[in-house]
Amino acid sequence: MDDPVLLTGAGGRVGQAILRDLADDYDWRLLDREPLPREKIPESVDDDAVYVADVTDDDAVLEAVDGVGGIIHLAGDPRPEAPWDSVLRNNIDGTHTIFAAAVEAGVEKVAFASSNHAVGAYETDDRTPDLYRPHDEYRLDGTEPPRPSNLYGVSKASGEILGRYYHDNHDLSVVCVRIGNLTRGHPPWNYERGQAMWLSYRDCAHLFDRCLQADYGYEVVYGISDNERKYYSIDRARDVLGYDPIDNSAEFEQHPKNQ
Ligand SMILES: NC(=O)C1=CN([C@@H]2O[C@H](COP(=O)(O)OP(=O)(O)OC[C@H]3O[C@@H](n4cnc5c(N)ncnc54)[C@H](O)[C@@H]3O)[C@@H](O)[C@H]2O)C=CC1
Ligand SMILES: O=C1O[C@H](COP(=O)(O)O)[C@@H](O)[C@H](O)[C@H]1O
Repeated sequence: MDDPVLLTGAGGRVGQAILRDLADDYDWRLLDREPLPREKIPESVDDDAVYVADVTDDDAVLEAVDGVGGIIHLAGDPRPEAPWDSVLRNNIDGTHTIFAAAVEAGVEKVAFASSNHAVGAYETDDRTPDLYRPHDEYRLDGTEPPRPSNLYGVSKASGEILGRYYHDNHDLSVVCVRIGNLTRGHPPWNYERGQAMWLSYRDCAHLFDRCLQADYGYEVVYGISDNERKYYSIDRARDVLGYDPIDNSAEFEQHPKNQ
């Protein structure tokens, strides 16, 4: 994509994973409500491309999206235990502001950071813990309806539905990435669920790169590495986006201290 790309929530974990590998690949605009320390801003990004703004601020968001071709929308409250007033404002209202501004500014595509918690209630007592183990063949593939495990998950499901609306009614290309568990360097230790939905930093950057490069209408995909343990299919991300992950949590199964 030759046009600038807006990255919201740029100072957070997912934003930094993306910038670590793709800093020089796009003409980035970075938005975060917290001022970004110098070390979080790639050298290639000028000061006037960094926006300290809240995603619920219509005017600030319109200014940031003016002239951009794509948006990666990450900003929001990421806590599974976040209270309703926070997810209502930061996640639902903020995501609405982004989609509405994208349409007004003529942006081509938006990649929205959804979450495993939008579908967390599929992990029923009778399915777990087998679900998290390599022999289990149960898969969610993105065609199933949301089944949130908490109010944070409700807010992510709401973002997906907002994306559906803006695609169907305004022809915006939208991909919702149900991100698993992003951790740096290795999967979470002693946490089978986290290992089944691990997303490595480099696979994360590659996946969002594909979200900017590929052609699609409206998609819901899972954002995990190519883990041996998995209950999310990554077939749709492979087929539609050309996602080709490198990592697999099985290669890190044991904490060195337990070996
Ligand atoms: N880290 C993970 O494993 C997963 C993350 N996600 C989603 O990915 C997105 C990013 O998550 P992380 O990077 O882990 O979170 P984070 O908390 O590290 O980063 C979020 C960033 O967004 C900014 N932000 C929050 N509310 C804002 C607002 N109203 N306006 C402007 N900026 C705001 C924060 O200042 C922060 O820099 C979130 O939407 C989260 O729900 C989804 C699934 C898993
Ligand atoms: O959506 C998110 O999911 C990950 C993984 O969930 P967890 O319940 O296994 O921790 C979480 O770490 C992250 O903060 C959240 O935004």
